[in-house]
Amino acid sequence: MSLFLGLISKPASADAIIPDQDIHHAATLVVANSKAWKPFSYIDKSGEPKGLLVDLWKEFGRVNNINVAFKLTDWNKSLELVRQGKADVHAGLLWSSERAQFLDFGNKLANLDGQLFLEKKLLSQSIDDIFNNEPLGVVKGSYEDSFIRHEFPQATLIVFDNNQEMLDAALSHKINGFIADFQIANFYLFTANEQGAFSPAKHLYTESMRPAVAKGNYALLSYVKEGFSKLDKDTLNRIQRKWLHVETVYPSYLLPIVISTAVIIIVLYIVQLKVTVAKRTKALNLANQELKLLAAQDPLTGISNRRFFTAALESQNRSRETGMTLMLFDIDKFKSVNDSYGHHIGDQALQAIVNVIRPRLCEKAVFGRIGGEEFSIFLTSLNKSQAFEFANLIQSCVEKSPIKTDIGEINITISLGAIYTERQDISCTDLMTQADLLMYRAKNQGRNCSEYKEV
Ligand SMILES: Nc1nc2c(ncn2[C@@H]2O[C@H](COP(=O)(O)OP(=O)(O)OP(=O)(O)O)[C@@H](O)[C@H]2O)c(=O)[nH]1
Repeated sequence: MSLFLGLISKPASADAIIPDQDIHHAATLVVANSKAWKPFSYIDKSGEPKGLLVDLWKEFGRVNNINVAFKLTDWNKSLELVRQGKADVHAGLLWSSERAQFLDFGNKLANLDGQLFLEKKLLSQSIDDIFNNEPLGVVKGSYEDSFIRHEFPQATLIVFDNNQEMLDAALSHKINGFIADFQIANFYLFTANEQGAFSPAKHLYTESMRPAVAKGNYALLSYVKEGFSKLDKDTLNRIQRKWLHVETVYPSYLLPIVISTAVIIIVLYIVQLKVTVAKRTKALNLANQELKLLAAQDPLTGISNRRFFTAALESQNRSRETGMTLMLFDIDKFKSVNDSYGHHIGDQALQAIVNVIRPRLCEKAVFGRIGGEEFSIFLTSLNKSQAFEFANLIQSCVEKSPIKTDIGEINITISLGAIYTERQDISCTDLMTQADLLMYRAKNQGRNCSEYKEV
């Protein structure tokens, strides 16, 4: 006997009233639900009630020491059973104002997501077009049924008695779209190995699934509420995991799109990185060249500074196989230029002297400012007579050239010492010292002349 209504009886049709075989207690609670609502409630091939709600209610029976019998039928009929008092409880369903007229609802058991599922070929159409033009499947008397009729009154609906029939119609291409609970449609598609056939195209709602009793049966309602509160959380989680751990159905084109997008992003990132690295390397090279130049250059005249000149002289003196010509010259009475016209004009005179000499030098000659008004030139392309001739040329071109400054042209002369050598064993210091001595000899000769010798 049913504890509440005395409802257990033989089924009149293929629908099943199935006592829970594992539970042997005195009282019996008759629980109704859909026979094709996988994974929540369904009848398997051997006629057994199965599903998340079936497991939950079995656990309810075990904890509350009561027999539970399942009456699983078409959806609409399952509501009628509770409404007409032919079942004690509806195992789980969503609240709606329509249902609330004849049912009282208990606490939440799980969430359900209403979803529009479409065949791939319809995915490119707008949702409005779909609701306006495409006949859509829905289970009769289901929450989705009333939701769509209320929210999308223009939709053309094809009504099925249960989810199994609707999914069968969808998979045999009789309908191109349907509205169903996400978890339920997923379960059917997945277990039918048709994951890619239909894709979720629009989420419609998320609502709580609750048990329900006939309107006004408050004693039973509080018994159900209290009964569920005794179930421990671990068991509830275990049951949820067991039935809802079904692979989500993603459209088959999603993975290639995700992979292609990731590849494009990575390629763009690498290209951008390479462009940035190339730009920075170029800027760095330019900065390095500038630094090198600054480190080697005399800032006033732009010719080599003492450090670079000495290093270059040493390097060429070591490696040369020809004669070396080294000239050293100093501006005559330069102090009086500064004293008469100012340091600024003195600077301009230094620059002008360099501009007079530089065009007369071959490309391989190295020209350096090695002191305040002291300069030096070395080159390895001349023989002895050419070297002395060239020394005279440098010395005389300064005297003869106009040295232009802001106050006009001024006369400048230099005293020059030149050394020529073909010896390989002579050091740079020796060469510089000898050239220096010759330059001082030129000064002593009365300036504006050159002294040279071979060593
Ligand atoms: N304007 C200017 N003057 C400099 C610079 N470096 C050195 N001098 C000047 O060069 C002059 C060198 O003077 P001294 O060593 O007495 O020789 P001098 O007057 O050239 O006479 P002699 O060398 O004996 O012919 C000094 O007045 C320095 O101030 C510079 O960069 N700019």
